[in-house]
Amino acid sequence: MAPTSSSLKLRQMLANPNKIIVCPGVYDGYTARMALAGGFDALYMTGAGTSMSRLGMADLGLATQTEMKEQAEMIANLDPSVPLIADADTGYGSAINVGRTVARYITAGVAGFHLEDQVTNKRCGHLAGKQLVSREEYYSRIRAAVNMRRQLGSEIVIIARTDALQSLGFDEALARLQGAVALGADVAFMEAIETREQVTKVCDAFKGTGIPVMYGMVQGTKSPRLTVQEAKDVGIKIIVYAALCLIPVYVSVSRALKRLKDEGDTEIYGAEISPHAVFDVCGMAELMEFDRQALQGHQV
Ligand SMILES: C[C@](O)(C(=O)O)[C@H](CC(=O)O)C(=O)O
Repeated sequence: MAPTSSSLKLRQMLANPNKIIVCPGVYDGYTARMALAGGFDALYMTGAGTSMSRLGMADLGLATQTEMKEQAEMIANLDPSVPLIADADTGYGSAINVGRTVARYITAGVAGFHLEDQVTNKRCGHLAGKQLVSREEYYSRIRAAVNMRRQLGSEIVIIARTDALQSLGFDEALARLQGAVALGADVAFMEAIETREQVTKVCDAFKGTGIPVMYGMVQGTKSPRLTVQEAKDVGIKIIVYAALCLIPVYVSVSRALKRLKDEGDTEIYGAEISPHAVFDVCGMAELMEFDRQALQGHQV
């Protein structure tokens, strides 16, 4: 029997009324491997993290479609049984570009992605001064995504994201999401929510419609800090902790660098922390076993 595609798996999780899908934000093979080892049943590829890890550049719309797709493909295929939701930003151009982005994400093995209404030269959703495209242009992006999914017979989950809250207010942001789901988007994601009351209002607005709500929790922003249980209680179906790996990497690596610079010495970890341990997280045992079998003439 063919393995269930990751997008179907994500859809099954979405259909489970008792489940909240908890996604740590990962941005490279290393953080993805750590999240997989941690037992998460879905992952999120953060565009901000991808931009910083691949380009060394802040989240200001610099990562290209190809860079994003390549990173998503690598992460999605480390363990294809764990669905990956990947950031698709603005879709990287006009409707035909969005269509191509979706086609490439589908063949990359991405289970779901979000598409937003910022201008192509976008910025992180939690920064001030975001500029938006018109409702109609946003809807053309959503339509392009839905059409390409249909054309390719894919089940990929389309998450409509709006960044309209900051400059156009709650009602316009909600209307944009409602319009996007009417066009065929599967999930509603209001970006950069500022109060718990807004969280409740979005969830209430989609209650009973069959449209799940996604929430983006980024530590250190205005967005209310929700635990998984709090998110579940209010009716959120997918919670993404986009900066979950980014922040601790910054903190601990900076500390180790400072120690070397200031004291000429290294950080001390337990004896069990060695290159061997981190190679293990990255599949060393399976790779060596595969190698051994081939070298010993063992055919599977
Ligand atoms: C969700 C997000 O798009 C991402 O790239 O992870 C970012 C998160 C961040 O900047 O930390 C966002 O725009 O909210």
